[in-house]
Amino acid sequence: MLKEAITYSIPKDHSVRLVQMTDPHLFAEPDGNLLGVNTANSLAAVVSTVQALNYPADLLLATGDISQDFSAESYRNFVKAIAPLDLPCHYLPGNHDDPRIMNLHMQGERVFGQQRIIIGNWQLILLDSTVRGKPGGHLDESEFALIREAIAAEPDKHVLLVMHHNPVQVKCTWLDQHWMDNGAEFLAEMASYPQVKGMLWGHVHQQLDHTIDGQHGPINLMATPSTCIQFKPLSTYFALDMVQPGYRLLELRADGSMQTSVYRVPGERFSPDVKASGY
Ligand SMILES: Nc1ncnc2c1ncn2[C@@H]1O[C@@H]2COP(=O)(O)O[C@H]2[C@H]1O
Ligand SMILES: [Fe+2]
Repeated sequence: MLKEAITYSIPKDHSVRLVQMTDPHLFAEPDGNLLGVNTANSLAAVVSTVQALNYPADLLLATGDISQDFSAESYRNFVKAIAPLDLPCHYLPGNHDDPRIMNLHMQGERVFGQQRIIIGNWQLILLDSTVRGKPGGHLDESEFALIREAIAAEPDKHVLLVMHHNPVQVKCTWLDQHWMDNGAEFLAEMASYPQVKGMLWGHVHQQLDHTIDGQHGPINLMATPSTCIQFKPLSTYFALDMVQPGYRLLELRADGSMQTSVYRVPGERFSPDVKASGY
C-alpha cells in the first residue's frame, strides 16, 4: 500500500527550489575528521555558503551518509547544523547510515524521512538504495513498486527520483564496484515513464551532470559533491580531489524542465590527506 505523501502547497505554475546536501559523514565528536577534513566544520561552511546566497529554497534534501560513526549524536549534529537554513529537510539513507538510529535521531519539527513529497507540479520520490552491511547499492523490487504506484497515483506530476547510490557508473574503477548494481535495469524502466524528468544522488563525492534520452524526452542525471571530502574523477584507484566541499541547487520548473548548478565553499579551507588510500 502506497504511504501518504507530504504535500507542500505552492502555486502550480511556480518553480520548486531545492538545496541538496550529501555525504556529510559526521561524527559524535565535534573534532571528528575524515582523512584530514573536519566534517562538522566543512558542513558548517557549506551551510554558511548556502545561507549567504539567500536562495529562496522550498526544501533541503539530505541524500545519505549523514554519519561516519553510526552514532545518535552524529544525526543530532546534522539536525543542529542545518537549523540556520530554516528549511524543511527530507533525508534518505546511505551506506554509512544505520537506518534505525538515523530515524530515531533525525528529529526536528520539519525533519522528515518519508519517501514521497508532492510540491507544485512535482512529485519527489526518495528511494532507499542501501544494502545492509555493504558499501554498494541495489534497488529492491519494493522500491520499484513504490515508484510505479507513486506515478500511477499522481500521473500529472513530473517526477524527480532521489537516492544515495549512482545508477550509472562514474568511471572511477574503485568506486564503480559500489554503484547501484541494478542501475541499468532501473534506468531502462524509468526511461519508459513520461513523468520521470531527473535522477539525483550522492555517494560518488563528485559532480556529474549528464542527460540521457528517455522514451518521452531527456532525463537529467545528477551527482553532487560531498559536504566533506571529494573523490578524484576518472581515477582507477582510490584518490582524493582537492576541490572544496559542495552542494547543489535545483529549480524544477512547472513545465517539467529544470535548471541546476553545483556550488562549492569559496577559498581553500579544506585540504584532505591526499596520500590516504581509503576509509
Ligand atoms: N580504497 C578503497 N577501495 C574501495 N572502496 C573504498 C576504499 N576506501 C573507501 N571505500 C568505500 O567506498 C565508499 C565510497 O563512498 P562512501 O562514502 O560510501 O564510503 C566509501 C567506503 O565505504
Ligand atoms: Fe559517502
